[in-house]
Amino acid sequence: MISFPRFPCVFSIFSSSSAAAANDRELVIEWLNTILPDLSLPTEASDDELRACLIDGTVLCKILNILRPDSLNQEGYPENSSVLQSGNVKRFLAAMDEMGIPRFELPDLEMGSMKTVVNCLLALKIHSLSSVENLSAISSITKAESIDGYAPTPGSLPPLFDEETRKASQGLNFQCAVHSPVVSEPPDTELPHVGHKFHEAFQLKQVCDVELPVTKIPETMESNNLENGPTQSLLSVVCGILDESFETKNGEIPHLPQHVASLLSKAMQEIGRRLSTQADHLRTQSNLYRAREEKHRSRIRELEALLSAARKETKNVNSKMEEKQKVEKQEMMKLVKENEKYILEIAALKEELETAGMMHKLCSMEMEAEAKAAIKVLQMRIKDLECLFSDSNNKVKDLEVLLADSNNKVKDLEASFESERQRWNMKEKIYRSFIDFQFEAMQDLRSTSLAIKQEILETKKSYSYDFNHIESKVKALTDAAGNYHEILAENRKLFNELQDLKGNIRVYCRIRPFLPGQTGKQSVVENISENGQLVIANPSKPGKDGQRSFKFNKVFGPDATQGEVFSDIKPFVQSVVDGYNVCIFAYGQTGSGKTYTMTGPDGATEEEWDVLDLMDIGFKNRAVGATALNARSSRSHSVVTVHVRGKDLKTGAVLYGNLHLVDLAGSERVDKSEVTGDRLKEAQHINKSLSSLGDVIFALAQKSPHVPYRNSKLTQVLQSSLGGQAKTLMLVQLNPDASSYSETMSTLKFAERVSGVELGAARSTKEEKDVRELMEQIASLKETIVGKDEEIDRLRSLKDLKTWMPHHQRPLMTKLTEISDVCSMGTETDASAAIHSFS
Ligand SMILES: Nc1ncnc2c1ncn2[C@@H]1O[C@H](COP(=O)(O)OP(=O)(O)OP(=O)(O)O)[C@@H](O)[C@H]1O
Repeated sequence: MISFPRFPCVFSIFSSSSAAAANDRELVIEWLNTILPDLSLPTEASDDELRACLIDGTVLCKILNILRPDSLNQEGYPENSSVLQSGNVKRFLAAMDEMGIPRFELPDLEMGSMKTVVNCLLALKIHSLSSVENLSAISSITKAESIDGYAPTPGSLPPLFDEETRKASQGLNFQCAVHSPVVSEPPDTELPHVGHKFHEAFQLKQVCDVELPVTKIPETMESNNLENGPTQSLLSVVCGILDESFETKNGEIPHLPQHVASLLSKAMQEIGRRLSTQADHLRTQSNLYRAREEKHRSRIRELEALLSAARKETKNVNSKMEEKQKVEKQEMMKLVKENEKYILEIAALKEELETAGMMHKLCSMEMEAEAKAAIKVLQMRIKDLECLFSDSNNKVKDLEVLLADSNNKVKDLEASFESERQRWNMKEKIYRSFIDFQFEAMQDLRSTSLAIKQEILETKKSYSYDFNHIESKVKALTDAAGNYHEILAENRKLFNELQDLKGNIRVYCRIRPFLPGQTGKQSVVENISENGQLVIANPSKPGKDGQRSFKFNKVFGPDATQGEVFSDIKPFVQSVVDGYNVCIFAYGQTGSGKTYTMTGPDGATEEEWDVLDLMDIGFKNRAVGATALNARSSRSHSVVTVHVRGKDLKTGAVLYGNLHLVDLAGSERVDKSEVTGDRLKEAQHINKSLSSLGDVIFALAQKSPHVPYRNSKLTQVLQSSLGGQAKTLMLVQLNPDASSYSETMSTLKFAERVSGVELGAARSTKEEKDVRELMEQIASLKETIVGKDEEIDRLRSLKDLKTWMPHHQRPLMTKLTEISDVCSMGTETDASAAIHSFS
């Protein structure tokens, strides 16, 4: 019984890699093809192809039968029954177990890993080699196999050295030599040793078997089949027989017995046959060597071709790399140039931006100055038109906001440009430091530059848009100012038309507030309506019966300010510029606020004094005295006359206008004013002239053909304003105190009558030149008539004088009279102010 060592390390190496597995498989296939030449399994066959070849167990049984004919029973290895096929495999596996060869399992062959199968067959191959050769051969094979990792250690060699085993081994060896044309094809690493194996085997076996006694040779020959004996034994037998025969016959050729000769003949035939087999085997080996050599040479040629191709490829790659480096170098140079170009462009852009910024600043300053000037002009105008142009201020504010926005935008742009510039500098540094990223950085710079250009263009656009916007705003304001003039002219026209429609004497009533010391006093004013209605209550007659209603053009309550009063009177003043004669006179009892309304409060500022300085000249001539009713009572009338001469530049028409501001002395009841002496005389004169004014008014109201203007100086002065072509406004002043009820009522009744006076439509000097001339002629004629009246009076007195004058002096008198006529026809000067103070 031969036990075979197991080589775990070998099998672990077998499974170390798929390449090793393929190599093992190839070795096994070559070995199988050597043993079974009819098999013709391709060396490169896969695991599955090998599996298909071995699965029925036939090939395995054939191998085993060749290597070990006695190991299988005589049932053979039928090929058609799967049961029997698996039986074949099982028998093979049983033989492996018996031989101590590592086996595989049946499922491995059917569908599992072929590694175990291949390993088993490799082990069988080694076993067969070790069995065929002698110990030296085994050692040689082991040495050769060790190259592939098959080497069993000396200590693990199979126990072939006991007698029984050795015999069995010899039997097996012989059998192998007989049935196997080629024992095995060792791997390439084994090849150099193969030839020695047989040689060494013969030599070693000779050493082992030469000691067999010749006398025992026939016994041995008889007991063993020749075919089963080792070749060396056969040679020993042959040599022993011949040596013995030669020795007995003293060098003569002996006559051998028939059976010995037959034995010798057989042995020699067997030896010849074995030598022939060995020769075939060597030829086959030689062919295999040549085939392998050719195969290796072809592989070498392929490798050389691959090497040259690789070299060419390397050359190509190198040249391409060089070209690429050149191109990159050129690109780098190009990028550096482009970078320099961009730096120059940035500098130019910066310069351009600075210039644009400067231009913008200049433009902004100019615009600001223009806007400021425009705003100043507009504000002056707007001041005149507080109500109408309150929104103009807002527009100016909008303009200022726009300008501020523009400045902020410029600042923002400058800041953003600064940050952009810094960012570019950073990029430039990064660019120089990291040259490999140059291209990418340049792309960024390009895109950023374009974005900045775009931004600058957009900013320029927005600037021009803003400028246009501001220009349009300024234009709109200019248009609005123009419209304002048109509206103003329209207002004037409408006012004049309204005045014409309503009649010429307008009556405004103003009630002064109680004075600081008059708290708790009862007011006679019951109600004031917006439509000019005023209700006065009789303090001694409470209830509706004691109330009397008056209707005027306008009633100002105690809270009305000077500004409010003026805003309503302003159109009258404006009419003077348009060539009308206007008379505004304040009427009312003493202390009712006439002077206050006409000149303003005592504490007027210096600026308020556009005209008051001139008035002051007159006031110096005006008599003022304290009465029981007014500490600073005006003891004379005050008439401020403004002569206006203007020229319409469009039409060339010359305009003349007069504005009479009349602050009448107060009507008073002397019993109340408690005046005596000169004050009493003043009061009488005042009352007389006021009474004359009343007469004129009544005459006008009744459309009387004769209006007694000449009854007082006051009516004479106001004649032109109380006439048909003037606009007359009477400001009726009231003292709300209940104690002044009767004066208040008489004042209001007088005013009521005045408000009923209808004068002729006022005419402007510019409306019709002929009319104006006629008016002037009429006025002149009137003045002439007045002069003539005076002349008549004078002549009458002269006539009286003539009666006693000598006759020769009468022509002189006539001459003087003519000169006097000429003097009485004197004309007014151009626009001037004159203060007449009289009482
Ligand atoms: N609207 C008013 N608001 C405040 N104080 C007023 C007002 N009107 C008149 N006064 C005050 O009433 C007083 C009398 O006013 P003012 O001298 O103007 O009356 P007058 O009618 O001119 O009197 P006279 O006829 O005696 O000259 C003054 O002290 C004046 O300051």
